[in-house]
Amino acid sequence: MEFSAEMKASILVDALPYIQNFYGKTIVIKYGGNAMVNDDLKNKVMHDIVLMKYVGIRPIIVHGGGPDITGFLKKFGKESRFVSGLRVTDKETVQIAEMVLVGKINSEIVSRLNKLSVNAVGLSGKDAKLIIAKKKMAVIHNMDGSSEKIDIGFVGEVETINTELLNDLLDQNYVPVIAPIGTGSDDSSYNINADYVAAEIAGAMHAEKLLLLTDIEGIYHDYNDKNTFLSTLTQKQVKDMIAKGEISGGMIPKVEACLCALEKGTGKTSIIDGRQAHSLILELFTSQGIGTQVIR
Ligand SMILES: Nc1ncnc2c1ncn2[C@@H]1O[C@H](COP(=O)(O)OP(=O)(O)O)[C@@H](O)[C@H]1O
Ligand SMILES: CC(=O)N[C@@H](CCC(=O)OP(=O)(O)O)C(=O)O
Repeated sequence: MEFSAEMKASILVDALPYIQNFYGKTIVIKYGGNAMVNDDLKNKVMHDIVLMKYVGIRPIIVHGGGPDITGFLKKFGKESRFVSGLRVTDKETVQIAEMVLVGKINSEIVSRLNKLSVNAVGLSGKDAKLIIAKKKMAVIHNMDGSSEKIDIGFVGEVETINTELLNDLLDQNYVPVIAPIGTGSDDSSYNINADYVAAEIAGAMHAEKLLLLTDIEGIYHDYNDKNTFLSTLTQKQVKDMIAKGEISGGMIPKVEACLCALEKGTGKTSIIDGRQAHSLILELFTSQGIGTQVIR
């Protein structure tokens, strides 16, 4: 589809109120492994981030890489097991996860952004103690309303975020790209679900928005029935859906991330389809608004 010059100009002018609204604001983007589908789509996500940066937004990228970790574990003869969306992580698994997240995925995203003339800086939670973590237990919600805690190894939860480091980088025009590996008080590495890291960072930085890019349009009341799409959910509705088992697997950390970010001071949270080309631009700069927003 070819647009006339006038149409292109009017598209830009239509985006002006959104650009004004977000100018100088911090937006945290969680880039999930399942949304890193192919080279073309990866580049489109990178272009969206570059555009955000050049219209004056302060983007922070937190990436996942679950499918890649699973693939590498397989090469080492290890099967992956998840409890409530969290990977059961023994000593060897945390080493492989760190290798894949920091050594492979983080450096790839940084290179792609740098190639597009954005100064991206790759970080893991270990850099300047960006993410101090402690052990996290998985919680299973039973149908009778009860819940139980399960030990899943070197899986962490965020204790503190070094916001000074992030603010310094943003002030100097860098785009921080963060791998979800935390450091414990005893220097051990913790594997943290990237959704939680993004939420804690969005909360600690009082971000305007937390955007979680994933591999589905958003949240469904029944995710096997495409007619039950939900464009807005309140915190209470999300909690009810988790308790009833209507939200499961990898969607649990995502909605919990939204709840956590909202409680800690993030303005808005949305779960959007990272497989859709330019989903970030659609969400931020058009009235269309895609995905499911979780609000107070
Ligand atoms: N109610 C629901 N609505 C939408 N997706 C759901 C729901 N409950 C569970 N899911 C699952 O959650 C998945 C998203 O999590 P996941 O694949 O782990 O994402 P990512 O890798 O982006 O973190 C969806 O593909 C879907 O299978
Ligand atoms: C504890 C835990 O589950 N950690 C995740 C970290 C990566 C991640 O979150 O990747 P996605 O966003 O692509 O799912 C894992 O090992 O898969």
